[in-house]
Amino acid sequence: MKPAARTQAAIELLDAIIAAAREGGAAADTLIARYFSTRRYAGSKDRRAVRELVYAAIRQCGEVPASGRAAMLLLAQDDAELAARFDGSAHGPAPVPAGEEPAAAGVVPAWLERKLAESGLDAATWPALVDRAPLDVRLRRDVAASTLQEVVPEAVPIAGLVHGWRLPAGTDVAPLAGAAEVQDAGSQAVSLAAAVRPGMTVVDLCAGAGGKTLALGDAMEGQGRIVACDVDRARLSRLAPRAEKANLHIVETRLLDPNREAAALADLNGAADVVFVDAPCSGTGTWRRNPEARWRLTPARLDRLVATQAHVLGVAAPLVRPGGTLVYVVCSLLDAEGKDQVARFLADHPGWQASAPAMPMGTKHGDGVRLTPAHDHSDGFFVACLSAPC
Ligand SMILES: C[S@@+](CC[C@H](N)C(=O)[O-])C[C@H]1O[C@@H](n2cnc3c(N)ncnc32)[C@H](O)[C@@H]1O
Repeated sequence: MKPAARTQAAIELLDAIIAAAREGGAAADTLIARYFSTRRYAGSKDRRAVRELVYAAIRQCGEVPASGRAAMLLLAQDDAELAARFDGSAHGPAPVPAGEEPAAAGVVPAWLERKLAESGLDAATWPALVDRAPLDVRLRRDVAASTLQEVVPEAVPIAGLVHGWRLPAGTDVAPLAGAAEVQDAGSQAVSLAAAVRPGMTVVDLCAGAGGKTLALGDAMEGQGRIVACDVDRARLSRLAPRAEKANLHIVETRLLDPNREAAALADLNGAADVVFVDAPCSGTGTWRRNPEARWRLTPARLDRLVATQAHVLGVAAPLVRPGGTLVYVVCSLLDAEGKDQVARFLADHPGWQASAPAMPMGTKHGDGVRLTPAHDHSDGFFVACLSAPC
């Protein structure tokens, strides 16, 4: 593909991503994969170049742009070579008529700017929210660092994380299958918050495909019991094969029926040393990976997420044994989902107390700890450890 054709492909993809953001359709990564599955003429260099253009354009637009072309014109404002591709050549974008406006530059949608500021995040830190994320892996505890270093000599240890390594962007991680899991430093850190130990009974209530379940199991040295639950069958079904590959044999999965979770978990009432709640959230801390997610969030969706978080906390609390710990995690930086959610839980649950999470990074925030891309060079998280009364 010629550079102009790559640019037009990126514009078409951006149009699809904008429409999906407005209508609740598929994520950008999925749309990009679908687009190229029907365009076999595009080689790997074309795909990479188009993908980079798409994400660079998304990162520049805080608000949903009017069109893919407007977003690309914004990117072209500071890139003469890109601007020259709007030349009307075959398969390329049409020339720019006088008066055609690019999209407005920005980092965060206006309504979220206010929410971030109210959550104590300085505007100077917002650009880091949509920076490119580094490639982090968690090395299995029984795998020697030298095994990783032989495959990726440039791997650098992540401060505070004994098993965390940062790899150069674009590293092929396939040769590390089974020995290491791709996992952001923040995700690794929050998995350590409860200081789980071998032999414990742990409920991972919102386990999804098990990214943090595997980290918990590794920290438990493969001894004890983890009951990994979720309401999403497709996500949960990916967990068992991953556990198998990681040689982790203490995980059982349990598919929950939304709003009927308590009955399905009755056998675990008061039995868990740790209940880990990685609650569904706005994902404002993971915009580095899904920058178009900031176009999808609406005040109504945020309200629904806050209600779901309160619901899962209510499901989790009875499962914790007296003196046990409920770990509450969100990959969000909004206080409504983090600090305030926990304050409400504590107000509604007499006898429960916040304790300090065993975190190797982050900053104290309310009754928990917050990680931010600007401060911790990880995805953004809020985590709190809540101790049940004895
Ligand atoms: C942030 S994701 C979990 C990510 C996962 N822990 C990981 O590390 O990959 C939140 C999960 O909560 C699940 N969820 C939503 N409502 C739930 C409920 N009522 N009970 C249990 N899980 C729920 C979602 O399906 C989603 O997989």
